[in-house]
Amino acid sequence: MTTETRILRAEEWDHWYGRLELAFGGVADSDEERELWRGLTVPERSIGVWEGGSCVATSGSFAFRVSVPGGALVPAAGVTMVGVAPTHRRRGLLTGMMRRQLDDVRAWGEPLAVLCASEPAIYGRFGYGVATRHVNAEIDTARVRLALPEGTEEVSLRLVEPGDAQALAACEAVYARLVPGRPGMIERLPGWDRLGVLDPPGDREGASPLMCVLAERDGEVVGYARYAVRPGWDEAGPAGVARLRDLEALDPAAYAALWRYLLGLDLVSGLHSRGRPVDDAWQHLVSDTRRCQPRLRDGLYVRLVEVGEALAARAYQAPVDVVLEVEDAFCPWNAGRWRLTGDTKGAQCERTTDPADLALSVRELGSVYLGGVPLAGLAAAGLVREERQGALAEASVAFGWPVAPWLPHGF
Ligand SMILES: CC(=O)SCCNC(=O)CCNC(=O)[C@H](O)C(C)(C)COP(=O)(O)OP(=O)(O)OC[C@H]1O[C@@H](n2cnc3c(N)ncnc32)[C@H](O)[C@@H]1OP(=O)(O)O
Repeated sequence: MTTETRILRAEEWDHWYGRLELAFGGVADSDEERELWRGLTVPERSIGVWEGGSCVATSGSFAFRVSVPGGALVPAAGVTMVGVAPTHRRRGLLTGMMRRQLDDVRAWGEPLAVLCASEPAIYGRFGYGVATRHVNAEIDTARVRLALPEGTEEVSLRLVEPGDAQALAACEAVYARLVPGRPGMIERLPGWDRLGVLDPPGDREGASPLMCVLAERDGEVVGYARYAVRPGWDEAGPAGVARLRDLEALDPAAYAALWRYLLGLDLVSGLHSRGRPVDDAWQHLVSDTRRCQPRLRDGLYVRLVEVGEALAARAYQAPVDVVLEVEDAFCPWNAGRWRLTGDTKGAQCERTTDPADLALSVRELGSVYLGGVPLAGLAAAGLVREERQGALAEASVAFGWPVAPWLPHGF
């Protein structure tokens, strides 16, 4: 039977999304979740592969702007909702959708594509590299103490309803102020604030509804944490677990006040946090990191759709003048030599015929793009070749960044 790949029509959304759910194992989302994603889906950026009136593959993207080193917000297609029907796997449908999507993203003038992968093995072949990692932790709150920076006592805490419009707006204002300083953070588009407070009862696994605590100083909201508590008891007594959804703060005292609150919750002996930045400050405040069991996971995958434009859009933490020989089989318009010059203030990246200093694939460029993966580490793995002695060390320093890149939420 022949297939047709085309843009989604809004009225097809229920069928299309149902097919995505099927690709993920067939469990239907809650009504609340469904309505959220229905509202966030951009039909003209979403595609389906259709066969005999039925959708057999789905894919879409959001028109994000992602924070990059130096603070610029760069247009990036946030690739999402990728699924192929179990009956149609491994015959090239994903590859066809990736082809169409990257051509579209290029035509829309977005120099980056980004995604969260369901499995790390899928997207490297299309030029996506792991650019951010995050830390999951299980903190033994009965044993771990927190050092408190000056000013912590001046911060007051207030519990609010997470979905309350005023509280939500205050949290969003804190988030917005942090975006330019942290590569990888995504500027919030209208409607995305609801993702942070999505709380379908069926997903709580015995935990309380989501709670929100605001940190305030002189009447101004300077931070927030959203969390839920799953009560529990064992032979030794209370063994509840607090699950941290997200936490943002504008200064060290507000940050510490929120962590102290979470670590001090009564009847709770564990704080489970997921998806925190690799340089999250709690790691320097706790008395015993071993009892926090930190584990690393891959976060945001980055694909440079237009190499020259993307590299020129970020800043570099040291002066750099380097010729990159880029290999890109899937988007051949990027292949060839590029001269990158730049520093902390900005950069230029142009085509050149000069000899190469470093040779690498576009996937490795995606990995180093947000400053969190050292070029030197990729070279040690044989993934970057140094053609001019000294170029690797210079470029590796320049591509780094003092703040670890971080993706605060999935999409
Ligand atoms: C951004 C997101 O939305 S992430 C969500 C991704 N979706 C899911 O995980 C849902 C469940 N999985 C699926 O729907 C499908 O298996 C998909 C989308 C992952 C792959 O779709 P397919 O149409 O089977 O992929 P396609 O046939 O184009 O495969 C291309 C290549 O990728 C490989 N590949 C595909 N899926 C996987 C995987 N999960 N792990 C490893 N390799 C994979 C194939 O073997 C093939 O390799 P080859 O070129 O060397 O032969």
